[in-house]
Amino acid sequence: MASTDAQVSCSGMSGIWILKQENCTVMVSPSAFFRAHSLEITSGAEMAQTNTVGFVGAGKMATAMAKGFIESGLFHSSNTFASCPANWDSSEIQEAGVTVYDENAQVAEKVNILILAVKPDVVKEVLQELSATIAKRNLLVISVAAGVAIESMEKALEKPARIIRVMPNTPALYPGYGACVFCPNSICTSEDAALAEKMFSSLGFCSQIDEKLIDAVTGLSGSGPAYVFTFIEALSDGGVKMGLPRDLSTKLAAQTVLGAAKMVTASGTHPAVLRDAVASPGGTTIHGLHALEQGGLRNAVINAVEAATKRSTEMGKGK
Ligand SMILES: NC(=O)C1=CN([C@@H]2O[C@H](COP(=O)(O)OP(=O)(O)OC[C@H]3O[C@@H](n4cnc5c(N)ncnc54)[C@H](O)[C@@H]3O)[C@@H](O)[C@H]2O)C=CC1
Ligand SMILES: O=C(O)[C@@H]1CCC=N1
Repeated sequence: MASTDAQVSCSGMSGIWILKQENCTVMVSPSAFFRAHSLEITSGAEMAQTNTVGFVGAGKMATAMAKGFIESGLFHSSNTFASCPANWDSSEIQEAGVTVYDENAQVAEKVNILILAVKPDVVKEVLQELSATIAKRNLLVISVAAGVAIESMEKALEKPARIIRVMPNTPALYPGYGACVFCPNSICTSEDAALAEKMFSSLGFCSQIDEKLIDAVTGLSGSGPAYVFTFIEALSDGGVKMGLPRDLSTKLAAQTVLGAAKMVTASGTHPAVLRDAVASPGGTTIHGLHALEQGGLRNAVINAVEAATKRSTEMGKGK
């Protein structure tokens, strides 16, 4: 059984886990499962107890990550903190169980992992503000800011620090559905990289990449949820135009995108092959596909990724 495809119902590291996959149900002890799949037994439970995480910025991306980390069991809400100016609304992240402070230093003093989740143009100011605390407490700094290069973050600090640049996306709100890449700086240890992998894998797909690829990732999966929401809305509009009620149309559109994505990820088959399997000769789908080609859908999507990638690169140059 492939462990990645199995549904695991479990509670903690004790007792028996029930693994289900299609026609097969297996009961194993957690330690036997971890040994059989060469996994570290310390994964979630120990991390939740030993690590404290703080978000500087309590907006959309911080909230998505915080909810995802807590929901996946990787961090206890009691070990999860955030800061943002008092006049900003932080009710959503607080509802997830995160304690929010007005001062960034209050968070930096409490945690061992500091995630910068402020807008890109605020990153330098925050690093300068927290520079002494980051050095004194040897914090692992993780930035999710689009277009902010590791080198510029290193320059903003008085002393060298372990920095990891990450590009997540908002579906991380639902563990398993996020898409994320990370690049550690040169002084990060292999343990730091392993920690980042563990954290962001708990939210979904996660891969370590070379920093030179991160602008393209930003243009694809960082911004990508917005393109897909637009597609879902358009699909739903099409249904409404053809007489479906809005609610039904949106549910069908979203589930169709979810199901098609599942087919790509689960089968590893090229999307063009899967598309061909839907299109019967002379049937409905090929007529629909022809209309999409006439509308330039693929051209528009490629242009969107290119434009967002270029914008991420420009932001890195301070434009
Ligand atoms: N929203 C998205 O889909 C994604 C966003 N990102 C990155 O995440 C970062 C945050 O973006 P969002 O969450 O969308 O923005 P947002 O506007 O929702 O959140 C920004 C937060 O920063 C806080 N803030 C402003 N000045 C501050 C300061 N001096 N100290 C502490 N907190 C301060 C605000 O109160 C707010 O809570 C950005 O750098 C963005 O590039 C990355 C991937 C996806
Ligand atoms: O639009 C933005 O700048 C951010 C970065 C990636 C997604 N949203």
